[in-house]
Amino acid sequence: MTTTTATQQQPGQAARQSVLRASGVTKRFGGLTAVRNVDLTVDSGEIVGLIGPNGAGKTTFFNCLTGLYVPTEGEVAYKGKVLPHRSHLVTQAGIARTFQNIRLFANMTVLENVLVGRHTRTKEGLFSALLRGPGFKKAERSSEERAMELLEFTGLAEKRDHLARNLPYGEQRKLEIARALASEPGLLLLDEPTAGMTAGETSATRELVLAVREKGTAVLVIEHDMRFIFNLCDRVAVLVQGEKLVEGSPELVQADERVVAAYLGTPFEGEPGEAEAAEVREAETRGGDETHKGGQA
Ligand SMILES: Nc1ncnc2c1ncn2[C@@H]1O[C@H](COP(=O)(O)OP(=O)(O)OP(=O)(O)O)[C@@H](O)[C@H]1O
Repeated sequence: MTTTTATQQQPGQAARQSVLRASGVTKRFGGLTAVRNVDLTVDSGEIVGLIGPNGAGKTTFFNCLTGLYVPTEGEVAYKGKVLPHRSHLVTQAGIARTFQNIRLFANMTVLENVLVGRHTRTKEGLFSALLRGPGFKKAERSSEERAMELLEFTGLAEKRDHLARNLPYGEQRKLEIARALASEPGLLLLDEPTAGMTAGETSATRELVLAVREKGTAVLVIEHDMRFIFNLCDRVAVLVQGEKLVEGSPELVQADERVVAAYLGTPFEGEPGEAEAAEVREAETRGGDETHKGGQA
């Protein structure tokens, strides 16, 4: 299948194309259904957020999108083509990702990490890249310029020769993004990119993600930091117990009581009864009177 879907066109904007279309994705682990019948789309130029309480199925869903897991049911298409269940083929097709836990090559330099990220766009394979054979060295020369552009883009150019393990945490996260971008993706998936970051680092990550979008890469991001998500995303989907509960603009999602309940838990079994409400009102009146009396004494 090679169709692409054009969606709403804003005046003065290029027509949006469907980048990602996940349809009816279900993933079961034995008796546990971690993701149930989830549909999700991302269009070109969009930043979409995926949120949900711990254990909601967000990472499992990401793993189904990137070929790490084979969905029990459903399919995932990138730019209209159904993706195979092999992560390197998914990367080759145009989807790159970062992980919840940093997965850099700690003893390689910053530049080398980005060059390894380019292996899907060169004839050389990952092992050749890691072993730094002659083929890799040739590909490396032609890739180095692009890798340096990405280091400039992420603000890491001056650290090109530093070992990845010696970078501060926030810069390691940036390097992961630079490495993911090295495969020239049309869609970047970020799994908790601000976990463990300071407020300053989180704000720099927001700027970086907006710049990624400006460069023409759509973004799907999982994050627990609500402020980050609501300030960044065009659209937010909420997963709860493996199912998509709500999807819409940040304003719509924030205002949805079901989302609040999913995060905070429901305070009462059903609505509070009139007896409980009367008790609260009486206690408030009593408290008010006593404060008033106290003030006169
Ligand atoms: N490989 C696996 N085998 C069995 N169960 C799994 C596996 N991976 C995830 N699960 C279960 O699937 C459910 C969803 O987990 P998942 O990690 O996808 O949630 P999450 O929303 O990403 O959570 P968090 O926000 O805590 O990272 C959980 O109940 C988890 O224990």
